[in-house]
Amino acid sequence: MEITHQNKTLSLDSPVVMGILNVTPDSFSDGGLFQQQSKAVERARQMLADGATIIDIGGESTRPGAADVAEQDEINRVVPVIKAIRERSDCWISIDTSKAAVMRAAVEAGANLINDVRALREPGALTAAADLQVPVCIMHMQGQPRTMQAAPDYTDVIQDVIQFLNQRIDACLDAGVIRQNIILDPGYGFGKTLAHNYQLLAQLDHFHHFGLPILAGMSRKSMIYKALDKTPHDVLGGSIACATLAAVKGAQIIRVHDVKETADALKVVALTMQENEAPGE
Ligand SMILES: Nc1nc2[nH]c(SCC(=O)O)nc2c(=O)[nH]1
Repeated sequence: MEITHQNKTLSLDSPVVMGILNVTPDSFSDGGLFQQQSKAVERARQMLADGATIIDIGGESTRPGAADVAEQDEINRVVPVIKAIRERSDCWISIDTSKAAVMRAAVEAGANLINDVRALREPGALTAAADLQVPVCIMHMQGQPRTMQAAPDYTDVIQDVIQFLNQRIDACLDAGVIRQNIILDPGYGFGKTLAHNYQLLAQLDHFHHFGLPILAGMSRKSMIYKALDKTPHDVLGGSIACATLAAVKGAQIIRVHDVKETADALKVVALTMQENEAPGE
């Protein structure tokens, strides 16, 4: 399995690491916009050195309870960082946004993957993804970040998420997004209880029938720190366990904060999985 953009092709035959690069004001402890941008470029460089294949740049926090960010503010945060990284590396850069204008500005600046936690449901997003012809990750979310954790409720979380992704795939195809550009994501922590999150991890293999790459993002999320009764900054072990489990269950892209440790874990997973007996051997 692979994704392509213009002359770049990324093989997904082994799981790859997507490094998280938040460029929201609360991401870096201090300093003005320029200092934040230079810190962001340095962090991207470090994540690439540590084994990240994709750098996921986000200018809007989508944590539970997060406030909305104005479109131009989001563009002003992410575009300079994308340009600076692109000047230094031909790595894969994804833009973590739901806004069509931010998608367009980011790809124009050098991003080559759209990562949309709202699965292209915002105005103009489907058209933008079709026009830009870049791979796009569509993720399941129940509700909106501000309220999604109030009372998550499903008939059957696995089937409900699968049905949602089916509907969004159809919407993408109808809008002119080509199927081989679609990546799926169950959306851990986005309108799910602890049990829902672990059902989606335990039964992640149910998502392979689409024949599309799966992206999994559990790094430092409440499904880990609440289960372990720790803080988000103290769950490296739990995050590595979730990344490893997702990769063993076939997720091709693992979105994390702790790149070096995850890259090592995924190398071990890849070595193990290549020794799997082919069916019938
Ligand atoms: N595709 C994808 N994009 C994401 N962006 C965030 S932001 C919240 C956080 O990192 O805690 N989570 C995810 C995720 O799970 N999947």
